Amino acid sequence: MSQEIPVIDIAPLRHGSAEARAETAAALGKACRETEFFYITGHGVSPDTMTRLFDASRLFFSQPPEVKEQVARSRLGKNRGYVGLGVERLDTTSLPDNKEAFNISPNETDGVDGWPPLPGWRELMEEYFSTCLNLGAALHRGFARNLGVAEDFFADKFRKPLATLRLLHYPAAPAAQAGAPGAGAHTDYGNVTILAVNGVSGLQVRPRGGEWTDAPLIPGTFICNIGDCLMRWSNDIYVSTPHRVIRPAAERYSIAFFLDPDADAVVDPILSRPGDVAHYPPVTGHDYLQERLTATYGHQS
Ligand SMILES: O=C(O)CCC(=O)C(=O)O
Ligand SMILES: [Fe+2]
Repeated sequence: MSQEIPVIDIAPLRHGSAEARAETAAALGKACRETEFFYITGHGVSPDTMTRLFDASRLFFSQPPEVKEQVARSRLGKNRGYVGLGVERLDTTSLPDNKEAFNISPNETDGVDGWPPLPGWRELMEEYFSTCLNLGAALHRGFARNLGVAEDFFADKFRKPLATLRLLHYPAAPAAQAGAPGAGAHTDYGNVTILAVNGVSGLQVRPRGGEWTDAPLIPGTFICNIGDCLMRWSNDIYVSTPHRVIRPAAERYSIAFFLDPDADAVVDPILSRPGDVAHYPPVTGHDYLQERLTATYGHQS
């Protein structure tokens, strides 16, 4: 990409003065308009927490198939549960993805218990889910300021958001070997994604009109990107960027948090400049996400 992916300290958006928040919002807005991906520091999540999360993720994926199948997405319904190797195909023009995943969507429970039988596992994931919700809210205060609306514009649209915490496991596969990608090229559906990667790189991003470029790992940061829903909400001022995971030479784990708005929130393009015309009609968070999930899983549901 023509510009390096910036690193932004978001601590001011969590608890800074109005002045510091404005400065951070400007840096964030610049990243959303230009590089489309950014790393965050100042997120307040300790390395120890991340180690515990990745240990828990490894423990889950190392369970026998019958344990994972007990909590399969196809059994639980909605966007929750275990998705096996080769089930998803993020790039419909390519082979299915060489990855397995576990989706946690606490706001879509239906009262059905969809947790693996691992002591303390659920509590750890729920705590991290709530941490990510807070980080997402802080980022949205920055987006709102930068898009010229009140800082709390998004607050009542993210009361019970359709957010998903997703554990991912990519088995090792020699990069030279022809075949399935780790994760095929795609853009994310929601507003923003907060991604943690455990030591093995492989993520590549392609800014519109540019080349595929490695997104290096920077210890202690999360990598964030804008999803299609915020692109739509910002009336294309912010851009969602295609990305993919190449076949990792070593076993790879990542944890992605996808933040979508409330089911009944109305995503109506923000017109921040005089004379702007909406590029999209309003849509509810539910209808929008459903449309995108059907496109990914349509052949199976
Ligand atoms: O595992 C990663 O690094 C990225 C995964 C991803 O882009 C996704 O699941 O949407
Ligand atoms: Fe993605």
